[in-house]
Amino acid sequence: MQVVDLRSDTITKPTLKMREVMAQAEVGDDVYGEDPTVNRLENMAAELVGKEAALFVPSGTMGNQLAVMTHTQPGDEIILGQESHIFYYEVGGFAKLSGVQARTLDDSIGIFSGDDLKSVIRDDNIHYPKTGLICLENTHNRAGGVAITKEKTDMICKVAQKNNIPIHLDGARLFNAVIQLDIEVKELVKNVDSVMFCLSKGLAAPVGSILAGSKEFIEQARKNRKMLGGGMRQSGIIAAAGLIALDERVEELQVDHDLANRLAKGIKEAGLKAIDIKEVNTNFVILEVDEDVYTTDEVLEILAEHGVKMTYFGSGLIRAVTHKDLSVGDIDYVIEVMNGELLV
Ligand SMILES: Cc1ncc(COP(=O)(O)O)c(CN[C@H](C(=O)O)[C@H](C)O)c1O
Repeated sequence: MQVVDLRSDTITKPTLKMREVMAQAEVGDDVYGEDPTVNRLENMAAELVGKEAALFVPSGTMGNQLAVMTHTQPGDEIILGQESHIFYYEVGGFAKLSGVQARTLDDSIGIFSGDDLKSVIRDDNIHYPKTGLICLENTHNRAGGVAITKEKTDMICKVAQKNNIPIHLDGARLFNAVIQLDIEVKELVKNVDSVMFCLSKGLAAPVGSILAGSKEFIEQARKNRKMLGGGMRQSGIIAAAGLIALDERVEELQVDHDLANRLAKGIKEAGLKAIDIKEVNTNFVILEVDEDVYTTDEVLEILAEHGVKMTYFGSGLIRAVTHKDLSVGDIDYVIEVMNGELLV
């Protein structure tokens, strides 16, 4: 049976070229700062996003958690979206690892408003915790992979800067936003204090993310990474794939977006009574299930019976994510399955 895996772009496998450079990578002990390949990747990444320094980390989650830990003090309050990955999917890490509390705002459209943000920034009052950090996300996962514009980003940064509060951007799919918005990545992240982006999602490296910021911030984040046991040794072997990812995969993300649009168009044209499609922005296709006809789980099961894998995204919602390891034929197969099985 044909298998079409649309659960996430985290499942992408390294390219042949990545495997070749990984095997030949020049390595050293990165804890001593002596892995030449990691150093090249960190320097290239910092330059690319216009920050002073960068740190290679094993996962996007660690990058985000290091940002929280490094920007804040225990007892601080952080402001972030109720649908943000840091709040929704990172196991409460900011509380356990950094001892901070969350103040969430409505980010269902991908970003909260400047007025909402202003209304929750803490004044200097003996009863209040300090607002230690504001977090944004671009593209925004639970808003459907929506790319957040520079204008909206800078509007929040302006409020933060006026209140001397640092901003961290969870840019796990930053380059999907760059392609969708057709903007220089340096411009998009110009006014955030730190930015994390994943090499291991659409960019298809097997492992790893980058955290970038000021030299001082990254020096402290590197120490915090060591404390968490994230000091890797000859990690040039995996960093080598990250160099290829940045060199060769960014422009290719448009193909992923085209596949997402093809899938959405095909499902819409099928005219399925029980399935509607939200507007596609990047490489996410969000299916809205009429639960009077099928439960969300029933739709997932029907698709799985035909080898089609998608992700439960909430009651009546299913997420499909396109990526490098899918073909036009795979997308057309999914449309055919839905046409045949979900016509009710
Ligand atoms: C916005 C954002 N920020 C951070 C992360 C964490 O990256 P990793 O820790 O998986 O490398 C993710 C992963 N997202 C994964 C997915 O979408 O399948 C799951 C939900 O964790 C993310 O979507």
